[in-house]
Amino acid sequence: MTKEDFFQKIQQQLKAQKAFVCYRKPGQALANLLLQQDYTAHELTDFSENGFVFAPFDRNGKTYLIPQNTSETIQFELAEVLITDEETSSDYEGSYVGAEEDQKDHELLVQKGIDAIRDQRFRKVVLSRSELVELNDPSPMPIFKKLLQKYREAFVYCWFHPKTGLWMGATPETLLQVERDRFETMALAGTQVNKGQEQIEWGQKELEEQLLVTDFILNALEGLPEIKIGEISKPYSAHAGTLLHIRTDISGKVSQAEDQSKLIEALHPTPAVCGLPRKEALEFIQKHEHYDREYYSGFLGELNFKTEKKRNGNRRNQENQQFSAILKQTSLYVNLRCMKLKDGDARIYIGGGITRDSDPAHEWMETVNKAQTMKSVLVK
Ligand SMILES: C=C(O[C@H]1C=CC=C(C(=O)O)[C@@H]1O)C(=O)O
Repeated sequence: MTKEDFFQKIQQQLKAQKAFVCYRKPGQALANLLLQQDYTAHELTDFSENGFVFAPFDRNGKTYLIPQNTSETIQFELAEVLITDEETSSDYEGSYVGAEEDQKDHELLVQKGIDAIRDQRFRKVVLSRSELVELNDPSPMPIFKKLLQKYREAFVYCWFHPKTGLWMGATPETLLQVERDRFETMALAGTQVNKGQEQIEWGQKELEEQLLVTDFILNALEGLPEIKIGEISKPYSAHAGTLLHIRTDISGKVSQAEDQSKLIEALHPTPAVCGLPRKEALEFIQKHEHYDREYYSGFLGELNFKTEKKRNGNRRNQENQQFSAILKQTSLYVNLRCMKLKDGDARIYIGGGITRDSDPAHEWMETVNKAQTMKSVLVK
């Protein structure tokens, strides 16, 4: 199969309006394609299913699944340059028609959030907005190729389902990884533009904002008898395209693979996308954001995915002795730095964590910078 054949497969599936997902995990060369063979809409019921899931921000919303067993699966090496010269340039920038109005609205929303925090209604809330970009060339494949090309360290995906529409993204945030009895998650928050500086300094606001996420995750996990927390890394600076975030890695043991549903429920939505305490922050978001986040800040990825793992035998003098085992693994990511493509437009979703020390103008700029992750791959 050639690269062209691979993308042709996706095009055909899209033309037939059948569900599919194409994705590449952070730092990997292999792209995975899952093509559903019929038009059944599979809704997730209890996390025991296996396949690729796409879950909304709202826990009461519908999560869709592309089953692994009955779908065509293709793996393809996609590390080399994918895009042609004319696809590389982009002139989308922070300013756009309607930006002033959007800025006013967003700053007002952020100020309301700060006021509510100062009134002690909650400690943190993540407030977001969406931005509509009109595309002169609405064909999704050049956009997806550019995402793959540009963001090697992110989880890059293109998802289509008749019930959700076409979504793409390049997210830096893992929600949960489970393999055998080991789990991994992360607390990711705090943002600054990566200027290539050697010494990265973080302000008090960002440090506190991220610490709230770490504390929430640790508390949530400590409340689960099935979980044993193992390692907790020190917070460190993590690259996400042209941005930097603060990240803490958390790992441990889960007593049974079935218990991962409790883990997912405990984690989603984390204060990196919702707030703290969760209930109060969520109520504030629902009351004041005035738009539907849909699948932005939800999660997506492989659930109970069966993968073949080849391992070298360790008996002496038997070179290349290999055996393979079928493993079940879960790899879920938070749906950030994403967009929905519809009717020739791209709707980009962006947000940021608000604490008592937030500044509305600064928060607006943060969403402008985050939007650039997607805008820089749009072909005008
Ligand atoms: C909510 C978003 O990012 C989250 C993840 C990392 C840093 C964040 C921040 O600095 O506010 C957010 O919590 C988004 O990109 O829309």
